[in-house]
Amino acid sequence: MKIEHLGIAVKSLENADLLFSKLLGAEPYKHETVEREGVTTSFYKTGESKIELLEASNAESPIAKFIEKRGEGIHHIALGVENIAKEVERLKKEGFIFISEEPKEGADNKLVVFLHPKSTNGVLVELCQEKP
Ligand SMILES: C[C@@H](C(=O)O)C(=O)SCCNC(=O)CCNC(=O)[C@H](O)C(C)(C)COP(=O)(O)OP(=O)(O)OC[C@H]1O[C@@H](n2cnc3c(N)ncnc32)[C@H](O)[C@@H]1OP(=O)(O)O
Ligand SMILES: [Co+2]
Repeated sequence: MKIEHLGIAVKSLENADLLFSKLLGAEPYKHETVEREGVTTSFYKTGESKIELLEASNAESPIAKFIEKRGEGIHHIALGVENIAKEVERLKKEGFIFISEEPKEGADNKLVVFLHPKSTNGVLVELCQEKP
């Protein structure tokens, strides 16, 4: 598995974009809102992986909750997989807890599921697969 992207929770995507563009010396390659997840995102290429900046798009967003509790910072790590359904089955057998087992549409043309941070050493893990 490779690290497909790192998700970073930010208060203002506009401000964070200015900062990360300077930091990485490159502009984001896309902005995308995923209303079902309550996020507006900005994606940067960083070698083989990506950085996904996440701003809350509504008050109930997981990002709004996260920032309120913990402040801005690394929110999740996304692992790229070939067959998400297979990986869900494999990891369930290994005892991992999924927030929801049904892959849903994420950003950047992906199907995604999340493992609960309680079952992964306090780290929110996303599995993602390129949409067929
Ligand atoms: C678009 C897409 C994509 O890439 O394609 C995305 O990434 S969307 C990214 C946004 N979507 C998501 O994050 C969806 C999956 N996330 C969720 O369903 C939720 O945020 C949960 C992770 C289940 C947390 O929700 P819940 O309502 O339980 O919140 P809560 O504040 O009561 O948190 C329960 C416990 O989990 C911890 N907790 C919450 N968020 C966490 C995170 N990101 N990393 C590590 N721990 C986290 C809290 O501190 C708390 O710990 P204590 O009990 O110790 O205080
Ligand atoms: Co993500």
